Amino acid sequence: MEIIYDIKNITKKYPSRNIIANKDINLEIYKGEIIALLGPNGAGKSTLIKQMMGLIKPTSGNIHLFGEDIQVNSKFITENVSYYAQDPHAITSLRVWESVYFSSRLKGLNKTSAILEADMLIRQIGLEKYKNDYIKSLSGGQKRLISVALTLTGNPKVLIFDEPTNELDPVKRKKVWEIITNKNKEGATIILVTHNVLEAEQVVDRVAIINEGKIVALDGIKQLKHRIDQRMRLDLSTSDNLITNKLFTSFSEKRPQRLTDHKLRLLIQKDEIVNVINKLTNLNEKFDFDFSLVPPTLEDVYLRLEGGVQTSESIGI
Ligand SMILES: Nc1ncnc2c1ncn2[C@@H]1O[C@H](COP(=O)(O)OP(=O)(O)OP(=O)(O)O)[C@@H](O)[C@H]1O
Repeated sequence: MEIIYDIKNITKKYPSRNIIANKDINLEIYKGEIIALLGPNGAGKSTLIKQMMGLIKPTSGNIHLFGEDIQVNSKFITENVSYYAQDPHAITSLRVWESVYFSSRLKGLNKTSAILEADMLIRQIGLEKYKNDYIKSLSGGQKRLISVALTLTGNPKVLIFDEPTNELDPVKRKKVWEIITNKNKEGATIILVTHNVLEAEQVVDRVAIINEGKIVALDGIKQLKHRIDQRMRLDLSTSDNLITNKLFTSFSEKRPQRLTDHKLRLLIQKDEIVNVINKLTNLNEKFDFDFSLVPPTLEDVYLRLEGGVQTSESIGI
């Protein structure tokens, strides 16, 4: 398999706040894959992406793109990689169509190809009827779609999206995922940072879970799910904070996760189900609550990390 990005021993320290945002990260990204970086707020995902884009320098370690050291040859990044930042800023004083057209021209397309590309991308993001409007007059979600279109201009080999579906309504989110998967089918390698685990799960091939600056799990989506599939997800819903507390204590050895004041989640082994159901039935006679038992999703792995578990070993994946 051809390696697109070869990330070796990347450590990034922000001296101003004495924070080590990336700790000895090693990661290979393969041609044609969609890989997602998942992890809680502040885990170090954007820091890693910014180093891959050459926007900030690693404190130590190195990154090769198509075999070239990006610190030596940073032009190589702009020629091959397009980046959708977490706070994308479309040029708001331009009209929709001209912004996409100029972006295509800047990426080296001739006039005719740029016109065709601008028309096609605006159609893809579904903003044809706004194509002559100033970007500043559009909604936040529409501006984000334009940023997606700008990212796609020039048909880059590698696309990096930092939270591409943030602030989008469900219909627009679906559209963005469709655009991303289509680009991948056309051959682009895609790297995504997202909190939208349930949606990402539908499109990604591999997942790197980052927590506290380290990669704590890295695997194919199927393999990762298979490893947690040995457990079931038990959701407990109460109408009362005090009952939630009691249940939390009763199941403390299962390391429950408090989703809200009225909701707890536990992962339990399949062979424990009978015992747990018996315990639940007994407790149910004393306290009023509902429960549901379903197979876990990738989101459970992610939520366990959000709950403060530090390593892949300790979350059993
Ligand atoms: N320019 C900076 N200067 C100092 N500290 C920073 C800087 N950028 C990020 N950090 C810190 O580095 C850590 C990692 O931040 P980063 O933005 O990489 O996380 P993230 O995983 O992308 O988070 P989120 O999901 O919230 O976007 C955080 O503790 C953050 O406060």
